Amino acid sequence: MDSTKAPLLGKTLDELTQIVLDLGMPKFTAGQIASWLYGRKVASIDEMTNLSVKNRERLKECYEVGATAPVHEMRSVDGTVKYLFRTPEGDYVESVYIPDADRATLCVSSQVGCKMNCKFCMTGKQGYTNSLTAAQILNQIYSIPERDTLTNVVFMGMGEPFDNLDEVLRALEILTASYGYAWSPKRITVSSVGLRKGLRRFLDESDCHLAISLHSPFPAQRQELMPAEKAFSIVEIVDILRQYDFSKQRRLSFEYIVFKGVNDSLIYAKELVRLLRGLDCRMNLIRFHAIPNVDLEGADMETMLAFRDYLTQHGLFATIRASRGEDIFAACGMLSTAKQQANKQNNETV
Ligand SMILES: C[S@@+](CC[C@H](N)C(=O)[O-])C[C@H]1O[C@@H](n2cnc3c(N)ncnc32)[C@H](O)[C@@H]1O
Ligand code: SF4
Repeated sequence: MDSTKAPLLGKTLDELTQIVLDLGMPKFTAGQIASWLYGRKVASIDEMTNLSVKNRERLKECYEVGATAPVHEMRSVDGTVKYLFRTPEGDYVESVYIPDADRATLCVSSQVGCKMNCKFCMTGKQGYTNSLTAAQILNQIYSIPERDTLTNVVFMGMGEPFDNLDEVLRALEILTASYGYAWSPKRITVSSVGLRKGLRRFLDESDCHLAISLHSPFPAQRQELMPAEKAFSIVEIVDILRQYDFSKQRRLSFEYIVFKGVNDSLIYAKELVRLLRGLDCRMNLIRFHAIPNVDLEGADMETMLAFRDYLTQHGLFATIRASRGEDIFAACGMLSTAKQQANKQNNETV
């Protein structure tokens, strides 16, 4: 990538239109560029062969496609692949490709690190470094070999999407617009702890599925696990969610890591049923990926099954999410943290 040139990747049709008009090109060229970028997924402006040579040269003076290949990959025995991307600032972000029987999901990052500091999360431990641009978010999809087999994208990698909502919404527009990837919004899920400023805006401006990280139905305990609870409580989040319709295309789910002896007993299951009563939603129970220096453990499978059955029997449909890529540390933030630490050590020894 040439740091003096701006990426075309990540530009909406309106933005491409402004670019071509500024360069003195006909307006329809914007649609042609979008089609090369998002339909044909070209690697260079030279490949945009229905643009005149003169216009391609003009475009190349200030712009490039802006796609960058991952710098590292780790393959799990179960087919999961973790990719590591390097940003122009020298930061690292992760994406995880998860093939399944009839689906192939890519889990993308929205930030380098995260400000939310959840107790159980490796990305949270990293602290916040940067927010990704729409180009850097889309590049995670654009630049992997499996890109044409993807059926779903989930924003469950590094970072809090609602803390970078302008860029996330721009990426979602491009993924779902007819000039872009033309995906159904049903193929995309955005996961969030729930931030006051972002929640309504996301619900109003996007049709993509929403997953809220819940982890405890009790605000005091949720705050211990997730400091974001203090600014915007799960009770308020649920109140807002009740104002939207999740009975049709758009799906609402909650993520719940089942921690041994912390949130895995019947009291919690009962309170979850009470908190979410009447809301059209489902519960994903997640196995905890242990991280260093944190005194939390995952519940055993027997406890998780009993928890799931209680919820489902009491009207809250629950599933246990299969844990994938355990052998390659699929818990997000592990690989990028290791890479960042290795680079730091190298710099210190030079
Ligand atoms: C990494 S977050 C990114 C999206 C957003 N920031 C959020 O918290 O929903 C995606 C999901 O991974 C979960 N998660 C984080 N650390 C985990 C761990 N060590 N084991 C299992 N799940 C984890 C989060 O709770 C969240 O539901
Ligand atoms: S779980 Fe999500 S919000 Fe919490 S620290 Fe990790 S990435 Fe950030």
